[in-house]
Amino acid sequence: MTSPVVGTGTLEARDLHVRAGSFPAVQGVSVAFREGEFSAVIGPNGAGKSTLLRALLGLTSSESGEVRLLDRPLPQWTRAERARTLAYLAQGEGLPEAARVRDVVALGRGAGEWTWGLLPRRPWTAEDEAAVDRALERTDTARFAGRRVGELSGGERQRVSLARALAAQPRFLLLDEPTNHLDLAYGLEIIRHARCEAAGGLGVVAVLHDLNLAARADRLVLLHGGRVLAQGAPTEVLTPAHLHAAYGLRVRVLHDGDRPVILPED
Ligand SMILES: Nc1ncnc2c1ncn2[C@@H]1O[C@H](COP(=O)(O)OP(=O)(O)OP(=O)(O)O)[C@@H](O)[C@H]1O
Repeated sequence: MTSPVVGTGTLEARDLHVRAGSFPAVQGVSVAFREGEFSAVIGPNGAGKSTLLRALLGLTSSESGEVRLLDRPLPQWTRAERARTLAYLAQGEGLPEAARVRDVVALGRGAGEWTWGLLPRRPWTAEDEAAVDRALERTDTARFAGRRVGELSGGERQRVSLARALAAQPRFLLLDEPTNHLDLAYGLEIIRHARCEAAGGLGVVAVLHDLNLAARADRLVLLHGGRVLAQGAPTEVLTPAHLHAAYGLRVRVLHDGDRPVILPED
């Protein structure tokens, strides 16, 4: 059996400055996210995480610096190319309650009767059908593909959103707080799916607030005040000194194997 070809492309920000309204939300950020890696962007409220994500997607324009996707400046990509290469799961994404799960996942293909995101309208093909099947299987949503979204739990809905994003067969998947409002089990499940997709070659970048979930990523970027305070492996980033500088909190860092476990001190 041949192993899958895992790309080594990057989604990069180089000395990126982005304003959110008039506020300098991202200030001189340089980071490179790789295919085949699960990266988490962490940092306190207002650190610039969502603004960075939106700039990486080309949804917000930058003041200076650049975003490069697979070694080409993002503005040189057409909207359709971008939509095929970068998938986005926005914070608190709403799904149509009355729609059936399979139809929602099919929206990710931007084909058939529906148009979605920036993809042009085109006829539905056998390839679209196969991509939807695969996305349903990978997210463990195939067993309720015929049910209506309104009948699902929050965790199940989040997996349907993930399936919708994966159905586009992107090279990078950007997730903004995908575990928000999920209980411990569902939160872990989303992280497990993200890790699994990264192992299969996808570049996964997730904004996360839960540092103990973020510790399961391959790489972390810690933002504070719009700047990178630290980046690297979880053990390098999740240190008491970095977390005190970012959150103003004293924490103890324990180790579960080589994974850091964060315990805030009272
Ligand atoms: N439209 C806007 N106008 C003015 N300021 C904004 C706007 N959008 C964001 N900001 C500010 O920019 C900063 C960064 O916001 P951003 O949403 O990127 O942070 P974040 O790290 O994702 O925060 P959170 O964890 O709370 O979601 C914040 O101080 C925010 O108040």
